[in-house]
Amino acid sequence: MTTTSTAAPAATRRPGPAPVVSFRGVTKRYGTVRAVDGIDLELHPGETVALLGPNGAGKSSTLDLLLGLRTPDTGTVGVFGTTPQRAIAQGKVGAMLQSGGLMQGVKVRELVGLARDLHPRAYPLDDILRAADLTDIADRMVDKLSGGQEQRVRFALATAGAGDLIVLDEPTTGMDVSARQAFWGTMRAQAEQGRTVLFATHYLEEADAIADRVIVLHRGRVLADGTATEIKARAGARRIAFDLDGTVDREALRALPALTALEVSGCTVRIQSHDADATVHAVYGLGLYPLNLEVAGLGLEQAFLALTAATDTTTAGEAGR
Ligand SMILES: Nc1ncnc2c1ncn2[C@@H]1O[C@H](COP(=O)(O)OP(=O)(O)OP(=O)(O)O)[C@@H](O)[C@H]1O
Repeated sequence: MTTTSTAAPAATRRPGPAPVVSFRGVTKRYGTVRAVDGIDLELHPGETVALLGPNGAGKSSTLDLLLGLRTPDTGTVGVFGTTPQRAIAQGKVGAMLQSGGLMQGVKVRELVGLARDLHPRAYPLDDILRAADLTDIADRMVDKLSGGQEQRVRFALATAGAGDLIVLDEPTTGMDVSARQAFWGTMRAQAEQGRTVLFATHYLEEADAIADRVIVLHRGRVLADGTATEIKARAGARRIAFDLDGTVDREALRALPALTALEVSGCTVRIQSHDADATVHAVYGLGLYPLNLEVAGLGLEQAFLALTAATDTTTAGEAGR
């Protein structure tokens, strides 16, 4: 049963191999806060899935439930057909969480070696260090690392053994652009080996570029679930941009049909519309001759903002009834 009325159900009903992760009617409250509010979802082998959502959407709570760090109030969480705790004990899950300091007073090689010793299906140490791009700093003390280097160590700890699911909570926070690119290169290699990768991120461009599936969380619910392209299409709106030769009549433009946003800068007009054909037709109807006309879909960031804003409006409307 799906309790998230706004969620696209297609991705959760797909036939195929047994799910890597399954959430069934999962809720988690903290006092009066519904951090996770009736989530149903499945992850499948080999998927790279981004968990997107504004601050407080419930991303970390969802990952905590998935890793068995918290217990749901209602519903069930399954990982490889068993409980999260059992799947983790079997070495099937590697996790890189936001919180938690790294052990100090040891070298990078020693710390990764420790994680390796604890893993039931560990990889050779040099391979782990190489995959996390730590070979050159393997003999450096953990206390002396930069934020980005620390993140790479966390990644090495998460991938020290042959886990089939990798869970990453905002893994590239603190990394510069090149470190981020290298990190995602490594992650892609992991996914190509058939591992399922689930990551929470604030970087929408990362979700767009890396994930083959994006789950948008908002107020503890699944607001959208699909490819980045599907989510952009679902937000509906399109961007229209053109230049005008002469004075720009803002009032006339503001009255255009299907318009959801208008921005005028000099002679350049930028519009968001939920029916680009009708809007452009009406521009010509005003006797205007738009130059350099461009019509494009929204970027993932704009689609994300449009989707969450639409839900906030609906929720406020419902609360006012
Ligand atoms: N231990 C807790 N006690 C009380 N409230 C909590 C606790 N953990 C989370 N919350 C609340 O639950 C909601 C969801 O929080 P969560 O950390 O899961 O969101 P998030 O999407 O990961 O946010 P962020 O992007 O800011 O990390 C928030 O309103 C948060 O304040």
